[in-house]
Amino acid sequence: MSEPLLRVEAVSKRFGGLLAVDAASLVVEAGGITGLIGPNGAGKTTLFTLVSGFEKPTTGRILFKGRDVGALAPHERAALGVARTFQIVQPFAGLSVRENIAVGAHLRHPRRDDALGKAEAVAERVGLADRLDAPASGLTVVGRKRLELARALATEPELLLLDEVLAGLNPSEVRDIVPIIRDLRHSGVTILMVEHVMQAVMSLCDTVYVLAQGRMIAEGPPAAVTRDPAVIEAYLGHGAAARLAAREAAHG
Ligand SMILES: Nc1ncnc2c1ncn2[C@@H]1O[C@H](COP(=O)(O)OP(=O)(O)OP(=O)(O)O)[C@@H](O)[C@H]1O
Repeated sequence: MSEPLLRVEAVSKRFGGLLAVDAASLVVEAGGITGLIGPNGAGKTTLFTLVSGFEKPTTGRILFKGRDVGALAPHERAALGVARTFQIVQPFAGLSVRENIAVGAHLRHPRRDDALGKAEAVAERVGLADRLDAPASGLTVVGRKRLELARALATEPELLLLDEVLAGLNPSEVRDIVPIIRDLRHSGVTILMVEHVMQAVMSLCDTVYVLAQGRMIAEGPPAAVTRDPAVIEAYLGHGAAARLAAREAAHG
């Protein structure tokens, strides 16, 4: 078998007395959409932070295209093709949408004009083409999510880490963004996404990993994972899987 695009091997991250990620492993195959779900505080964002290089693992290895990238800084990983979005979107408020996206594009287009040109092409892909000259500070919540996607995409990643891009959106906005994510995958970008919107996870992801209290407790196709008693218990509490099964049996 060929090497997966990303391999996280028994990675742990300790913050003082708290083991936020506890010997977690996952693989992301090139060309797919892999989901990372789990209850609040499970360690999902921390794992993203480790893969993108903003924090270093306490133990374990992170391999991108077979290369150990654990010691590399975020900009070095970005140059190799790893980009992430942030859960809390913070655009450069004084800059236009075009200039914000160009900040990402500068990684591969050092000339300002080239970066601005690249920004236009990326804006088109995320539905911001008509907002290019607007100040980023004036964008709505969904507009900021599009911008966050665009800034990451402008670095021309092979692996895109999406941290809750659908959080805070209403159902119609979710329906607008989901096809953009699907298109990105079809254009060849491999995606690892942290997401709480389960309908989107079910429709987008080939494989889902479940993190609970820092540990990887399940992996597999989304439909199987959401039926897994260990996953139900992690979300709903001890005994929940048995209660649900009893209720289903009672209602035939
Ligand atoms: N820099 C840090 N310093 C100390 N503790 C941290 C730090 N970052 C995260 N934590 C803690 O690590 C644990 C995991 O947090 P993390 O944000 O990774 O969870 P999450 O699964 O992304 O949660 P959510 O779904 O709520 O975003 C939490 O208890 C959090 O308080």
